[in-house]
Amino acid sequence: MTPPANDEANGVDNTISTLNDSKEYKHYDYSMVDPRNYDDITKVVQSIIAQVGEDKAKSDIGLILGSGMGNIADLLEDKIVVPYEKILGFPSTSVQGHAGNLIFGTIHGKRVVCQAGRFHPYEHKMDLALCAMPIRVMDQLGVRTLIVTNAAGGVNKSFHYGDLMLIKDQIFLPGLAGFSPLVGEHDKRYGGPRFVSMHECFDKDLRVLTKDIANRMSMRLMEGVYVMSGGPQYETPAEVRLYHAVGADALGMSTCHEVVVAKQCLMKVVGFSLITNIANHDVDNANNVNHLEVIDAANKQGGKGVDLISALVKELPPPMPKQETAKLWGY
Ligand SMILES: O=P(O)(O)O[C@H]1O[C@H](CO)[C@@H](O)[C@H]1O
Ligand code: HPA
Repeated sequence: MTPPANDEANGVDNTISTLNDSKEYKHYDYSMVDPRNYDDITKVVQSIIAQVGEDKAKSDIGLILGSGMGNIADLLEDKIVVPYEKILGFPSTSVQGHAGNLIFGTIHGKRVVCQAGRFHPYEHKMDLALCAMPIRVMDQLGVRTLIVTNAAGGVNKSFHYGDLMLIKDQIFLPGLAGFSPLVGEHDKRYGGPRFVSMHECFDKDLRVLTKDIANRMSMRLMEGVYVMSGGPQYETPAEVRLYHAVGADALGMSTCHEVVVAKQCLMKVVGFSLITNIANHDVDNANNVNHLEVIDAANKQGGKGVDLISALVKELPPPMPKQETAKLWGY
């Protein structure tokens, strides 16, 4: 059988999933590291510390980069870059615009670990626990505040190409259908309960602070609800109208599983969606989107996100110890 041609316009290397191809895709091997298991995550953390040293690995802030948003990593000073291949049990990334490195450094003197290369469930057989593993690693490295970013389609009709949206809430469609990163055994050592509350999953105080900073910077900042689909197919116009009807402002294929685990790890989360395209509500309007356009838009429009994230990190309050957050959240 002739393998399908590579679809470069969509950033896809089809040979990875071609049967009988020498690069045949192998599912992640849980015997190496179970991505939910606290003791296994400790081993992953040790493999990182062995390379960068304990002082450098310990971090207060985690940063996850969306498609094409590698330039946010330029904010980090005194960087040490650790490729995923060198981290015990880390899978690889296959989506264009996602580098595949954990980067350790500082922003305004604050210790940051940056996940430059996210794991999307559609890349990893909808293994949500695996895709959220870096959050558990960050937890054990000391991260108390998580900043997540993504490229997203604008559903809200007042959004423009290139707008930045502060995420105020999320609709986790795979989670509603049983694909949650919390499925499986619950380990109390992460801090939060099995039945983790998702109210205020994007921290209210940090949203207020972010909006205040944007105001002072005279920057247009939208605020809204992010919806995650499983992907990797983009949405039909009917699906876009469905998301609009249920209150979504931006849509994508990531982030929500990371936020669920962060919430269970008692992290405070701030999220940004860069509107790289306007989702199509009209079936008679053949307005297609492709991943290269998404990356291109992120490259061209991502600068405002970089400035805002830099200012936000500068003004973030000191990290709150886990026990205090647990008390605050009534656990
Ligand atoms: O959410 P990030 O990682 O920015 O990626 C977005 O870009 C891809 C589609 O172009 C999807 O993976 C979508 O989720
Ligand atoms: O329109 C979109 N749909 C889904 N994911 C996306 N990521 C960027 N744009 C989009």
